[in-house]
Amino acid sequence: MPLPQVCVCYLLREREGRVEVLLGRKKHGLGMGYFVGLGGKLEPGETATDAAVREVFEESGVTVAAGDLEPRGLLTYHFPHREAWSQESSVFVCRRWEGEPAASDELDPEWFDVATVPFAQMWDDARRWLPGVLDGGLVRRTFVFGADLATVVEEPSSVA
Ligand SMILES: CNc1ncnc2c1ncn2[C@@H]1O[C@H](COP(=O)(O)OP(=O)(O)OP(=O)(O)O)[C@@H](O)[C@H]1O
Repeated sequence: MPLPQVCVCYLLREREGRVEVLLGRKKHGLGMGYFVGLGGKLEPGETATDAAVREVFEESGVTVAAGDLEPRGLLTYHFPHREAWSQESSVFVCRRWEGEPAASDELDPEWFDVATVPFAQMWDDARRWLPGVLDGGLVRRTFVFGADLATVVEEPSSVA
């Protein structure tokens, strides 16, 4: 069975020579309370890029062009103790958009200096790969979460 497909997009801007990333504390659903990038599930027939364009707009009111989304890789999340949460996430970064991020039903967007991303308040996997992506890198990693549904207990190296 293929895993459910989701997407995440990190908007990046420059302020006084420093790079900032847009995150927001998720208001409900999977990962409620964590700071996350903009994103969500792919709808039937959508590509990950289509879904990222749509989710960025739905969650922040910002319009991005598909061509301005930089594909940065794929993350696989396994939850052996809650199979319904297992999913695969396409990762994008975007530096150009139209409009100003605004609060939505999903999250209240907030800019963070890339040097002070609030990893302690994010999914446990994020600190392991997000710095590299924010620094311009690509990612292809798999994370297995434990019985607490919050802690990464294993990272199979064969697919890292
Ligand atoms: C387990 N470790 C994780 N680490 C970092 N980010 C994670 C994550 N697990 C899920 N995500 C992100 O969460 C969104 C999907 O969440 P999911 O509940 O499926 O979608 P969301 O509630 O937004 O759905 P809608 O499509 O709006 O209904 C999507 O951006 C995805 O990248």
